Amino acid sequence: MAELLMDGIEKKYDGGSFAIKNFDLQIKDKEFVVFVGPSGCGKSTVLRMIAGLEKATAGSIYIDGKVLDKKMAANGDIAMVFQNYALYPHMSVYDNIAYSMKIKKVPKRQIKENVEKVADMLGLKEVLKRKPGQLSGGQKQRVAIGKALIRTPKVFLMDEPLSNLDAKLRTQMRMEIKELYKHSDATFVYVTHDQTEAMTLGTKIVVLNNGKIQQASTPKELYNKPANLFVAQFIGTPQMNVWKAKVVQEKKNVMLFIGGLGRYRLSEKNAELLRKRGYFDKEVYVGIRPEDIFLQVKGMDDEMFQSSLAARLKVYEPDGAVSYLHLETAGESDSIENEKISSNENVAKNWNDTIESENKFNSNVTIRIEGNGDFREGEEYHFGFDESKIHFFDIETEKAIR
Ligand SMILES: Nc1ncnc2c1ncn2[C@@H]1O[C@H](COP(=O)(O)OP(=O)(O)OP(=O)(O)O)[C@@H](O)[C@H]1O
Repeated sequence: MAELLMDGIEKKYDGGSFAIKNFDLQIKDKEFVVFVGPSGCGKSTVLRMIAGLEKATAGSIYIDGKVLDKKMAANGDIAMVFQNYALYPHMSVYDNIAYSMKIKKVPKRQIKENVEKVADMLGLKEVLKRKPGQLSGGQKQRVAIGKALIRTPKVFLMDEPLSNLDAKLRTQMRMEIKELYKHSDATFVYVTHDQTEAMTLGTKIVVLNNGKIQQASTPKELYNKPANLFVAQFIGTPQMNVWKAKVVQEKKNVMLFIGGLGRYRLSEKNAELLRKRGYFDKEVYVGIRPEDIFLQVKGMDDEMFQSSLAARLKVYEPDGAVSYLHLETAGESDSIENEKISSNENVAKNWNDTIESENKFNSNVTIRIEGNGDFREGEEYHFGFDESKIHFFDIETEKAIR
C-alpha cells in the first residue's frame, strides 16, 4: 500500500527560476502515473523529490499519510530506475541485483533465491555471471529494473528508463514494464517525454509544461477531452489540427470561417455551446484530430458537405495500414470555391486574409485515412469532419470551451 500526496510543492534551484510551481497531486495506491512533457518542464525534478534526492523549497510530500523523509528511500520503500541504468560496472549481474540485500546482511541463501526469482522474471538467468559491459542495452535496463525490483518497493520510480534503447527494444521493454506492473503491488511513477509510452503505460497521465500541471487524467480522457491547447497538441500523433476561426451567425445558421480553408456550418449542439459561452462574432481555435477528418469523395451525400472546406495536397504518405495526407491552404482565397460563399462573402474573404497573415496557425491540415488510395499531390481536396469530435479553445486563455 502506497499512496502519495504532493501538497503545494514548489522547487526553485539556486540561482534559477521555479522548476516546479503550485504542484498538487494525489497518486493512489497501485496507480501507474506517468509524467510527460517537453524537455525542461520539470518531470525529473518531481521524480527526484519523491525519491528524496531533491528537497522541495515549499510544500510537502506524504507517503501513506507520513511526511516523506530520506529514510523511506534508504529502507527500500522507494526504488528508482535511472535512464543511464546506474549499474556497478565491476560487479556481475548477480551481484548488481543482490547488492541492496547484501548491504542489509540478508542470509546468502535467501539472496540467491530472490535474485533467481527476479532474474527469471526479467529473462536474465543466462547472463547472471556477466558484467554490465557484456550486456546489450535492453539487458542492462532489465538489470537496473531487477536491482529496484528485488527491494520489493512500495513505490517504483522510473526516469526515462527506455530512452537509451532502439525503437524495437523500446516497444518490447514497454510491454515488459506493463507486465511487471500487473504482477506487482507497487505504485509506479514514470517519467518520459514520449507520449506513446505515456499513453500505453499510464493509468493516469500528468502533462507538465513550465513546471505546472496542465492536466492529470486517464489516457482516454486526455485524448478525448484535452483541458487546453497545449495538452491537445502534445498528446496524439500526428498532432491535432488547430485552426483559427470566427464564429458567425448567418440567418438561421451558425458558421465557422476557418482561415484559408473555407466555411463550415456548425451543428445546433456546437452552435448552442458557442452561443452560451459568448463566442458569437468572436474568434476561437478549432481543433480536430487527423483521424476525425474525412475526405469528400464523389457520390457522397452533398448534405454533409454544405460546408466547403478545401486545401491542396502537399504530401501524401501511404504507410501500409494507414496513410497520411498533409494539405496546405490553397493560397489565394479564390481557389476555395468562392461561389459557395454567399451573403457574407466579403466578411469571409477578409477574414481568410487576416488569418492567413498570422503564422501561428497557418491552417495546414493533416488527415489520417485507413488503408491507402490514389491521391495526387498538388490537387485540391474537399473535406468535412466528425463534428462530435470537434474541440474549441479560447484564443486568450487557450482553455477548452465546454
Ligand atoms: N541542479 C539544477 N540546478 C539548476 N537548475 C536545474 C537543476 N536541475 C534542473 N534544473 C532546471 O529545472 C528545470 C526542470 O528540469 P528537469 O530536469 O526537471 O526537466 P525535465 O522535464 O526532466 O527535462 P528533460 O526531459 O530534458 O530531462 C529546467 O529548467 C532545468 O534547467
